[in-house]
Amino acid sequence: MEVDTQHYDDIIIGNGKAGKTLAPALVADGRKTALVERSLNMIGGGCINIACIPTKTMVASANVANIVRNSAAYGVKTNTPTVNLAEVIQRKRSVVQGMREMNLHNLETALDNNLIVGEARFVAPKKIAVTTTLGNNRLLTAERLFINTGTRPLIPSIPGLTEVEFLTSESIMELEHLPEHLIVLGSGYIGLEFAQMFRRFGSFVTVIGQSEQILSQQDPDIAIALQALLEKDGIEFLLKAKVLRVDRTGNETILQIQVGDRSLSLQGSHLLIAVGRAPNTESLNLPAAGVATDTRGFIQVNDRLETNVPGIWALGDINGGPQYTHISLDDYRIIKANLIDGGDRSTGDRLVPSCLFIDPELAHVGLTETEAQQQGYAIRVAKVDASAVPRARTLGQTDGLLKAIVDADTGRILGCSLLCHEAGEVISTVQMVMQAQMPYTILRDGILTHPTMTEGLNILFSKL
Ligand SMILES: Cc1cc2nc3c(=O)[nH]c(=O)nc-3n(C[C@H](O)[C@H](O)[C@H](O)COP(=O)(O)OP(=O)(O)OC[C@H]3O[C@@H](n4cnc5c(N)ncnc54)[C@H](O)[C@@H]3O)c2cc1C
Ligand SMILES: NC(=O)c1ccc[n+]([C@@H]2O[C@H](COP(=O)([O-])OP(=O)(O)OC[C@H]3O[C@@H](n4cnc5c(N)ncnc54)[C@H](O)[C@@H]3O)[C@@H](O)[C@H]2O)c1
Repeated sequence: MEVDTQHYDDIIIGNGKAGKTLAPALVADGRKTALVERSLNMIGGGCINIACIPTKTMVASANVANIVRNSAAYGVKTNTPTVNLAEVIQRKRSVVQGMREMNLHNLETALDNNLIVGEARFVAPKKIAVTTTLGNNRLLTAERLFINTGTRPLIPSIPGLTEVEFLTSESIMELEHLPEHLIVLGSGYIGLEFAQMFRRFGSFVTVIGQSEQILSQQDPDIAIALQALLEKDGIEFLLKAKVLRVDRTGNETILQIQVGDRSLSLQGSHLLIAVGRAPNTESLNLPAAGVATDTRGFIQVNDRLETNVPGIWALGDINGGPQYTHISLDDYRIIKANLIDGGDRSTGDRLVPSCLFIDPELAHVGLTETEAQQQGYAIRVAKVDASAVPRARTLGQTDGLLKAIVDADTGRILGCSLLCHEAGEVISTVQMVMQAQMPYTILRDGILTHPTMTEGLNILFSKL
């Protein structure tokens, strides 16, 4: 059957943070814009539906369980907490649903019936076919296209894995019964957040990592401090480990593992796979558009987020950059600056902050000590235990380490890692000083409220 082709000025594929923010901005700029999102359950994108927001909602429940469990240390007597995972999941669903409805309202208001729910695939460089969730086939063309299709869990090829049931970051947030023993494959962001969350819910947890240390991009001293506090929570680690085979017998998943020259077998009730993300490019049929990808399948872009095809941009995780919602948002800002505001922005001037939402948090901005050395800087390093911060003592949150790397020649801060209570908030203060290109002495000598965690920056920078 002949399908009519509709023409737009701009089409956005995928409503990640970048896409859903860009759509109203393009409309406001007078462009006839369509946004194509493949699932009604993903309105608002991965962050609010299956990633940041649901995980942090569940982390909040886990931390409540932990506070109640340890309340006696604060002079408050309670009974041992009972975690009802079904109710934790229900709370998460309700937070997600509220945010999804708000996003749907915002997009429908901005786009009217040009919010199209269906999977998009290229049929030519500036032409896409969409099979809508209502079963209609549509052909759309546009002068400019913006790809913001995100990622999905990467499933490693381990013998036996596809024959057993395993969990991903998505399915683990739908469990209604607590795993007795959760095995987590992967000691990065996703693995560690779920490991501590489920340990605090009451599961026995083992984390398997292939590298020598957890969070391989961090300095070893930070990774060691982080591992020590997670071990204090009762989490077990197997590092430098290679999973050779996975089997399922009865209610147990059995992993054959090589650790150094030792072979061992590990049994658990559930297995979570958290070894990175794969790009959502296959369904897009990129060869029809001639858009180039790298060896991992991520779309190649220059520092202005332009693909090799003029008039096609890639934003968010799909372009192979740092995988954070705030980076996807900044990708939107770059497009807005360059295409709407007549500016000239690139990814070159970025400082990338991040926060691992375990308790206490691990926040980072700029270079690690290892990276600063590799880049040839003459550096000075400040370090202090979290217990040196008065606020940490009042809260009974004394585990952790604060570390800063400063350029010895200019006094500018090159990077900072904070493993302490509220680190995700405190790091923004460091980031602002870095962005303003001020010397570290601003944080050493500035008057900061006592007793706050931010005051810890006075203490940290006075170590230099
Ligand atoms: C468990 C987890 C926790 C995380 N926690 C954090 C955190 O705390 N902080 C943080 O900053 N980052 C976090 N991240 C990373 C963060 O979620 C991503 O970096 C962020 O969502 C960026 O998404 P995006 O803009 O690339 O697109 P996404 O949000 O992934 O959206 C892509 C959209 O495209 C749609 N789509 C895909 N293919 C097609 C197609 N062919 N046609 C139409 N639509 C399509 C998808 O359905 C989806 O809605 C977390 C990630 C995970 C997995
Ligand atoms: N708080 C946050 O901001 C947050 C939270 C979750 C996810 N994220 C984002 O999502 C991304 C993906 O998270 P992730 O944890 O899946 O990836 P990751 O890259 O953070 O960690 C994956 C880990 O798995 C290990 N690994 C890979 N293959 C393995 C194997 N076969 N066996 C054992 N270990 C293996 C890697 O060495 C690595 O340490 C993160 O990099 C981050 O950008 C952010």
